[in-house]
Amino acid sequence: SLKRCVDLNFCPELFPLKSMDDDIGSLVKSIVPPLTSKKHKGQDGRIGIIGGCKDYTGAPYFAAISALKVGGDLSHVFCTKDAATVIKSYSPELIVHPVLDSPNAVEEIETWLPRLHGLVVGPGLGRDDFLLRTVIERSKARDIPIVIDADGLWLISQQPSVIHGYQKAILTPNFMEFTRLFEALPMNGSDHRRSVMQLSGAMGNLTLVLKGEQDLISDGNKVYSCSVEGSGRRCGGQGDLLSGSMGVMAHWAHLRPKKKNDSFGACSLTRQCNNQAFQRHGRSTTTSDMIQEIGPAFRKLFES
Ligand SMILES: NC(=O)C1=CN([C@@H]2O[C@H](COP(=O)(O)OP(=O)(O)OC[C@H]3O[C@@H](n4cnc5c(N)ncnc54)[C@H](O)[C@@H]3O)[C@@H](O)[C@H]2O)[C@@H](O)CC1
Ligand SMILES: Nc1ncnc2c1ncn2[C@@H]1O[C@H](COP(=O)(O)OP(=O)(O)OP(=O)(O)O)[C@@H](O)[C@H]1O
Ligand SMILES: [Mg+2]
Repeated sequence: SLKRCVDLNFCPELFPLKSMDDDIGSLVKSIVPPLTSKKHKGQDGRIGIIGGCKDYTGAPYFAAISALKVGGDLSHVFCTKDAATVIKSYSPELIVHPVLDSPNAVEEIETWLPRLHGLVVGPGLGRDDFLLRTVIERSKARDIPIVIDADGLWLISQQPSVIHGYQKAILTPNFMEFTRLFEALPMNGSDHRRSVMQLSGAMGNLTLVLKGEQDLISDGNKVYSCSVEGSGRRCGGQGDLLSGSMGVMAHWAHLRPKKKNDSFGACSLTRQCNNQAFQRHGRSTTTSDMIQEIGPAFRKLFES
């Protein structure tokens, strides 16, 4: 169960293992907004995904549709012109803005920023550093939670100062992306747990999630691990499901001050989706199969 699998292994003297185990499920549950008839469209999350180019249309689609399936109300994708029609044709649920290769890209995105509750920067984005840096700076100025993944992390490894100390940032590197970040800062270490904590600390205590056999999550003071059982199937796109879900859950968490449990929610959910999809599809499991499991996995983890 979630309670058994999300644990704290690094500083047990600071946080007794058992009590933390017992807390996680209920902490995540406590940020999930209730479904009531009093709400208007948009309240449970308007999320922007910055990414999508000629080569990569799947990644932003996976992130954006996952944000909706987790419970966000509106998903906006900001991508290049030639990616836009492709992404729209995957799903009528997504609002797609073909702006990234326009000369006014930053202004076009900025028009939407006041209406967005969370941003996911990077899935399928490519590596335009000016655009990325400016969008991140403008989002920080508006205090919007930002999940930085994939190509967004490439920028951060070039210019860590862009995000340094921003408490509403969550970085979700895979192992290679983590290594690039770690090498960009003058540090050394071989123990993953310690490295994750060190890197988070060096970046001003923002939230860092190293994905892998166990997901390691740190705010620079402690390291938590999420090892909800997934499967041996490692198809591309699972990280995009995670970052899209994280975008919505970060918004939910920031509505409730002091509850920084957004990362656990998205990590456990992604792994649970992987587990359930694998039970149905085995070796042929793809990220689309995992997306179909978001509803049942969410219910099992956070609504039962
Ligand atoms: N369908 C799609 O459109 C997809 C597009 N993607 C996009 O593709 C672009 C490049 O992403 P990449 O993830 O390939 O990033 P990189 O180009 O930095 O490559 C990372 C490499 O590291 C390897 N790797 C990952 N974990 C490792 C580990 N634990 N040990 C050793 N090697 C490991 C991977 O096989 C990959 O080749 C991004 O824009 C990303 O969003 C991916 O999200 C996958 C799906
Ligand atoms: N060895 C593993 N065992 C179990 N789960 C794993 C393993 N490696 C990664 N995962 C899970 O898969 C999800 C995506 O992590 P991964 O490292 O594949 O990201 P990624 O490389 O960014 O993916 P993407 O292809 O979307 O870019 C995370 O939820 C992580 O917990
Ligand atoms: Mg990735």
